Amino acid sequence: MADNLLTLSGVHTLIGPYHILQGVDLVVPEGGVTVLLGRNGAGKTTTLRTIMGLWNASQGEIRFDDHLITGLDTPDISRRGIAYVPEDMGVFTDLTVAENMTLAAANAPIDQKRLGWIKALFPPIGTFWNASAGTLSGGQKQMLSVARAVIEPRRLILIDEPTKGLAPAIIKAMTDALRELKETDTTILLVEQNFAMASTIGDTVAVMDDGRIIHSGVMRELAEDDAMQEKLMGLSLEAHQ
Ligand SMILES: Nc1ncnc2c1ncn2[C@@H]1O[C@H](COP(=O)(O)OP(=O)(O)OP(=O)(O)O)[C@@H](O)[C@H]1O
Repeated sequence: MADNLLTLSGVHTLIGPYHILQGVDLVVPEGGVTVLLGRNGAGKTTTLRTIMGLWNASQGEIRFDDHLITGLDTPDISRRGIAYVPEDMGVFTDLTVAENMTLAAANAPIDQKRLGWIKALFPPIGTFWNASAGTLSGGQKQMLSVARAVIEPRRLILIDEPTKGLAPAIIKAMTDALRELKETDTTILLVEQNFAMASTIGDTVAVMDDGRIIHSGVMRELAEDDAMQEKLMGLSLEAHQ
């Protein structure tokens, strides 16, 4: 197994009076896909937002590439090579696809070679380049949101439920694109409720419940272990089938 690119140790996050993350221990090995599973409200989104510095950890440590990033602000964390695709996708629906992509790039002009690669990865980006992003379908918006996140090379991309509400054909296209992304040097931490999809793409898996990681290991082992799945399904994955 590769070295860990990201490590959370004993991370606690409070949102107002609510103690949401209660000591999260999570490792994301470099170069693969780690899937974060768990029922609604388990704390998956809060974990991603805490990594990005959108919520501050009140306790614990987050290390990225062996540097402590706990307490850094979000732009600084982003500059270190972490991108975040939130569940609401963060697409500007009043702007064109081209404008959405241009705004996502820290350095102008956009690298044309990389843009060509992105258009091959997500064909609707090229097809609808001059269209308003508001006219895209849900799946196309989701592709745009991931495309924006990788407009420049990233070490790590955090993606919150990219297949939510999408038709099977679009889920397959998204899965294929994420698989290809992984083949470049991008490590992926993926929140996913669709276990069938998650098990085809995940290398490692962590399951959350009540603000803690209750299981972590190799995805293939979980996918092949019906008893373990049943134990965790009952606890945390019941809503994911
Ligand atoms: N801004 C907020 N204010 C108050 N409570 C919040 C806020 N954001 C999240 N929570 C609470 O934190 C808990 C964890 O939410 P979180 O969104 O991290 O869960 P999740 O595992 O991502 O679930 P989902 O799949 O529903 O997105 C939930 O109980 C939620 O109600």
